[in-house]
Amino acid sequence: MKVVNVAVGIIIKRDSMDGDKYFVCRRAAHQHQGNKWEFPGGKVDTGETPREALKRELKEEVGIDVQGDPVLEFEINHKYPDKHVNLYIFTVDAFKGEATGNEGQEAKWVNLPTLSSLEFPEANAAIISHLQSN
Ligand SMILES: Nc1nc2c([nH]c(=O)n2[C@H]2C[C@H](O)[C@@H](COP(=O)(O)OP(=O)(O)OP(=O)(O)O)O2)c(=O)[nH]1
Ligand SMILES: [Mg+2]
Repeated sequence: MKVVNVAVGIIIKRDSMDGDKYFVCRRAAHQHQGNKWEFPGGKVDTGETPREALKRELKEEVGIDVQGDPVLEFEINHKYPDKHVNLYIFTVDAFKGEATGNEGQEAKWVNLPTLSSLEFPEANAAIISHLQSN
């Protein structure tokens, strides 16, 4: 099966008083892994680095301008029955603009306990444990 490379952004609003908040979106029903929550992002185009793809996708999907060079935390290689994905997981805590569901998708800022209660695609389990262990 062909591997699909995907750039994924964990967008964080740092808040030492109230606890950090994470920006999550809901995938459309017709998409792969439809109706599940996700960290915004999308496929890496030919000739693009994962970091470039991240910046492009976060502008398109969420309307933010990523500042500087976001940190690549780790990669997740996961085989769904119908698709093999390689996710490049970045942390994004420096950006300009207000994050919104720029393509009409449901979107919200959530704290870690709420995040943990949402239904994400199977591949995301490692991301959630990573955030919980920090
Ligand atoms: N963006 C994102 N994709 C994820 C996550 N977890 C996960 O398994 N995926 C999978 C679902 C999809 O198979 C793939 C992302 O593809 P996508 O459909 O969002 O790609 P895209 O934004 O470029 O959209 P398009 O080309 O289909 O219009 O990665 C996640 O947290 N965020
Ligand atoms: Mg996408």
